[in-house]
Amino acid sequence: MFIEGKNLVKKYGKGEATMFALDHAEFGVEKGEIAVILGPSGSGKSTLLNILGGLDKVTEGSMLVDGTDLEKMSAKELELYRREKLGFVFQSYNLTPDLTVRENIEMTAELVQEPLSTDTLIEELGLKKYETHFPKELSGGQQQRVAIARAMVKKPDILLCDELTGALDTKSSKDVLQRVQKMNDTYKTTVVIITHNLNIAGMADRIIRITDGKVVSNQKNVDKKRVEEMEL
Ligand SMILES: Nc1ncnc2c1ncn2[C@@H]1O[C@H](COP(=O)(O)OP(=O)(O)OP(=O)(O)O)[C@@H](O)[C@H]1O
Repeated sequence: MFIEGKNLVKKYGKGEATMFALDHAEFGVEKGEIAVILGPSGSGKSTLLNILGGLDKVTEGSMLVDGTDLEKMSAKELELYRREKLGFVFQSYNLTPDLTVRENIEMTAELVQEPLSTDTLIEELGLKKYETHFPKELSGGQQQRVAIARAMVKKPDILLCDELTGALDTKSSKDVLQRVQKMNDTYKTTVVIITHNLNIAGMADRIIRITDGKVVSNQKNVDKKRVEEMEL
């Protein structure tokens, strides 16, 4: 497995007040897959994402990416991992407000040795018309497309998406998910989408369900659909 969570435990508090945000969770994702991690509010999705994203440490267990245990990395190594291997897309876009669409993407391209072409991504994400616009001049769906371009320009091994359509209407959600699917088709990037929206699981190669900090199932999706065919 390219991504492998082994016996992941994340505890808060002590003694009787101990609560397990992750309770011996196990999961795996193969290279090039679109994995959708599904779970209700409070089930541990963000905790899992933060650990895979190198932003948080587990209490016990190991989080392996391409055979390397993130738990054994120094702060410096984790910073490099985040910069070079990961692209993040959040519900709230998090674009830099005083930079144009093009500048938002180019600024991130400068962080890595061999970025993808900004021009190509602007084209692929349907942003040509808006490249000199500022984030506040764009709709939510357009901003999210910029966020995808900005994450992808680093040519990441993993694209991590946290409720990426949480703030969007159905039409924009579909468009944004189609773009993610296209990135996966074109660049073979492993995609991990965290969501409580059951319908998004349709586009997954693998569906991972999490409840009360436990991974209750991790299965290949035998009924995988193109986003075009999905109801959202
Ligand atoms: N810093 C913290 N201190 C104490 N408890 C925490 C902390 N962070 C998370 N938790 C608890 O861990 C559990 C899992 O939280 P987490 O945010 O990972 O869930 P989630 O599935 O992402 O939820 P949501 O969809 O609402 O964001 C929750 O019960 C939460 O209250």
